[in-house]
Amino acid sequence: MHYELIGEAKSKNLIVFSNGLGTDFRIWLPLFDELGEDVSVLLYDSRGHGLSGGADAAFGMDELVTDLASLCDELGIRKATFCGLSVGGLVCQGLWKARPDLFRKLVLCDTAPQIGSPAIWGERIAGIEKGGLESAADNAMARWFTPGFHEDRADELAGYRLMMTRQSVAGYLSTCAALRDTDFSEILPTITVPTLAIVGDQDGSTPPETVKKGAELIPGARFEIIEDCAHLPCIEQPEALAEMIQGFMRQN
Ligand SMILES: O=C(O)CC1=CCC(=O)O1
Repeated sequence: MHYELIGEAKSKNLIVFSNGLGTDFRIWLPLFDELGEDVSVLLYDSRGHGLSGGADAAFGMDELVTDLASLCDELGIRKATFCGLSVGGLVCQGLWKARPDLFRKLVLCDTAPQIGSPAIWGERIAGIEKGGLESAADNAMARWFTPGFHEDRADELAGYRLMMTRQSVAGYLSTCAALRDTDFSEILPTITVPTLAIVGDQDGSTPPETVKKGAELIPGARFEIIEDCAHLPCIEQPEALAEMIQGFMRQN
């Protein structure tokens, strides 16, 4: 598993970031300049993504959750704030069920207890099996980024499109299958740590009303919308996301 720990595993300000489908841990880098120096960070590439392996055999949500729990144990992390984006948010929800002892707080970013529907994931899997990741990339970019980003930040857009199309096809497809098979609606009401749910106002994958509905299942969870932002606030609006996360970290 490819990871990077910046700071201290035992810091009470440790945030563990979990990436979304078709991305790797570099999506979190724009956020760093905005986070305070007292924050420690663990980044990792989820199975079958980025520089992590593990896609030779098909995998599902159980493996994604176990990977994160094992990484935390390996690094001696006893407690952290977990921040997961999209499928990374599902991994954090699954981790809550498996290992609530690891949680200080939870940030759910552009995610929900169930993302899409089994039929939608079935279609995406069939399309990519036939046409490869390239065939799905333009639609993904339309969901990931606002029209304004497409217009004003075309070079960055091209880079993130490459990030997606260069992922392992097997890793991407297993992660789609994990999304198809996961509904954590019954887990959310059991969450007892402070939780912040955030979404971009123009998110095309997990729209604001979907994220809000999920947040309403979590006792006491806060729900925030980031303006001029689609599915990846860590790239499109890192200052706004960092401000929300820092404010949340500072609260008792
Ligand atoms: O729709 C997309 O490609 C974005 C997405 C859905 C689940 C996830 O992790 O990313």
